[in-house]
Amino acid sequence: MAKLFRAAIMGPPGSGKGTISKRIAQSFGLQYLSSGHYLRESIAANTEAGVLVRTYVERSMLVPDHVMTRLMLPRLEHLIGHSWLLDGFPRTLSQAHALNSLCQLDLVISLNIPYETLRERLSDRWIHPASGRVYNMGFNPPRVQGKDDITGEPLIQHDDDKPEALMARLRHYKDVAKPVINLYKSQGILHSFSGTDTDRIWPYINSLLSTKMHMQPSDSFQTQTP
Ligand SMILES: Nc1nc2c(ncn2[C@@H]2O[C@H](COP(=O)(O)OP(=O)(O)O)[C@@H](O)[C@H]2O)c(=O)[nH]1
Ligand SMILES: Nc1ncnc2c1ncn2[C@@H]1O[C@H](COP(=O)(O)OP(=O)(O)O)[C@@H](O)[C@H]1O
Repeated sequence: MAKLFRAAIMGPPGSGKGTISKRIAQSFGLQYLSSGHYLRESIAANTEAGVLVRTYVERSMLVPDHVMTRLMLPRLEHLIGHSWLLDGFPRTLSQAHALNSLCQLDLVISLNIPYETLRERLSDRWIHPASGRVYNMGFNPPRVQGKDDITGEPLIQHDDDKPEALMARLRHYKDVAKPVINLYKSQGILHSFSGTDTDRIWPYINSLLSTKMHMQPSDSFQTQTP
């Protein structure tokens, strides 16, 4: 039986975390957990937490760490015995420490995508809010314009993907992500990928995961670099 495998994917908004995560989950059978998806779910449910979360997400601000850990960690505790991939969490050093107290990640993927590419992609990103399915009018358009492929329901654009919110999000992302990236680098589990096309980056990620997921724990210990 393959060993348990716990991974996270990091990158600025629009870097392709969701797109690549979907491919990883399909190819390697990992459970996929997206912080953005759970946040939007709690907003839609209009719970007390959801009302609070909405005030941050609508202003493109990071949701406070204690709210995030309360949202994400119980879901991970339920997945003991499963391999999983986290998208969008941890995003701050405090979240990374909270995650570390629950389990040790095996691998972190970091996506480095030029700003201009992010801007172009996000201005073309449309979402089916109920399922979280993501479309891009150039890269993966819906079959019928403006409608979700499966349900036929209307697609929407996030307020925080609109140009005025985007610049602030990207700047903030960099500041907050840096110490998290340094932490995982120091643990020897960070793998960075740069480029403008998901389809070009994907084969490298695919091959990295194929190698790592089939290693025995003793192999992975020996190959970690400082
Ligand atoms: N043009 C183009 N669009 C892409 C590419 N990869 C992803 N996208 C689209 O860019 C947008 C952002 O990708 P997404 O996976 O949601 O990024 P995330 O914010 O990091 O999760 C979506 O509309 C994707 O369909 C690519 O290589 N080229
Ligand atoms: N780990 C997190 N910590 C704090 N806020 C978060 C986190 N993950 C998501 N968010 C909030 O949810 C919003 C949408 O996140 P997400 O769907 O991951 O999109 P993106 O990667 O495109 O920013 C973010 O702008 C932020 O407000």
